[in-house]
Amino acid sequence: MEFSILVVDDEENFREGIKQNLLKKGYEVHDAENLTKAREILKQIPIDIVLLDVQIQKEYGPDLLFDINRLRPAPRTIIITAYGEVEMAVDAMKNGAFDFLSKPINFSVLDARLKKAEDMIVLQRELDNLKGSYVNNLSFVKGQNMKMKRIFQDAERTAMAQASVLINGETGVGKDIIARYIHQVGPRASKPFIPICCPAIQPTVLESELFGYEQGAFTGADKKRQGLFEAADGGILFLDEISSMGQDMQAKILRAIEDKKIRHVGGLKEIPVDVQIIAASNKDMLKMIEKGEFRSDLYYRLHVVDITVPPLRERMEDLPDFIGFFVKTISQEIGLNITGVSDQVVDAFKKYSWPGNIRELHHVIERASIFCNGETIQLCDIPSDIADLIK
Ligand SMILES: Nc1ncnc2c1ncn2[C@@H]1O[C@H](COP(=O)(O)OP(=O)(O)OP(=O)(O)O)[C@@H](O)[C@H]1O
Repeated sequence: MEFSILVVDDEENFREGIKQNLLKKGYEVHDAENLTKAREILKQIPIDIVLLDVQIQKEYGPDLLFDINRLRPAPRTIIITAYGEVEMAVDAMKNGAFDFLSKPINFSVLDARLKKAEDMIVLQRELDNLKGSYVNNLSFVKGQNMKMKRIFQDAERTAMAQASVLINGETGVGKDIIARYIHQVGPRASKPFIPICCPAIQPTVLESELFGYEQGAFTGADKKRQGLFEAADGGILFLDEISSMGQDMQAKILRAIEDKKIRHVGGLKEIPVDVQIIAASNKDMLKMIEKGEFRSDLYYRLHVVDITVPPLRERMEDLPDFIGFFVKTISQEIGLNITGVSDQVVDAFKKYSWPGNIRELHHVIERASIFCNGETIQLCDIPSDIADLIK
């Protein structure tokens, strides 16, 4: 399998040196001298691994993690630090970076880090394939929190009614899991569940992705192609981060939902589609409507059922269940023998506010599992700003 790598660094010699080395090893390599160029590349080209310098002239390299982590699948990022920048690398890893590497680059260390990232990517792909083909085996934590119990009940009713749903909540709270749960427990379970991360698709491409196109509809459309509405026929289309969608597209989606028909880009024929829509957003949609950024007619059309998922800090009673779940699944995934976390780690976790919610907890346990020496994750295995909370 060929991997694509994006090297982001302002030093031309450095980029060129790495590029030549990686090209020889059979990688597809792209490079960017600043974050703007890196963002452009990430929008256009599927990248597996990003090698990201911490300091890119006046820019702070890890700021790019925000964009990287919104992509699906998100590339694995290896932070490159100069002497004395290790703190920044640790900070970047808390924000979702996969690993770090110090300058000057030792190519055999780089090879080892790339190999580790590649193994994780392959594993993730296998997992995603499994999830895709056996959605009915979705495994997750329901927890004890009363609000969450109510949410799962609402999700079951929504699934039976096959109604449109809008799921709100901060990033990483589990909106995607709720959407898959609605699919799993309803009459559409044997039909497709198609997730689309709206901001990850270029606005110009989104329309043809969703509605398909006719041959010759635009430059490059050399064959007629079905869109995701047709692919999801009988099932569910999950529009993740719908708030990022432009007004034009919002109008087109509204029409498709109301008419239950779509038209290919460049086509005249109306094609009937039977699709349940689940949308998710981590923004305050009512504020967006007030500011004229989101159409109220689409909002109310989606809002037949409204599910608001609480942040992890408001459901701390579920922390032990989540820890147990992640320790077990991660140990199985990467073939480790970790059995739990120490009491001190639980205490530190309880004091932390988890701005990245359950996703952040997952990452912290994943990283800690990789670095852990024994069977129990200890304070020294978790990021110091969390560990320091109990000192
Ligand atoms: N109830 C749960 N049980 C197990 N894992 C969960 C649960 N909720 C969330 N997660 C994990 O947390 C991570 C983030 O979840 P998810 O993608 O569903 O969040 P989200 O709210 O859709 O995030 P975003 O707004 O960034 O798209 C995933 O790794 C997911 O597996």
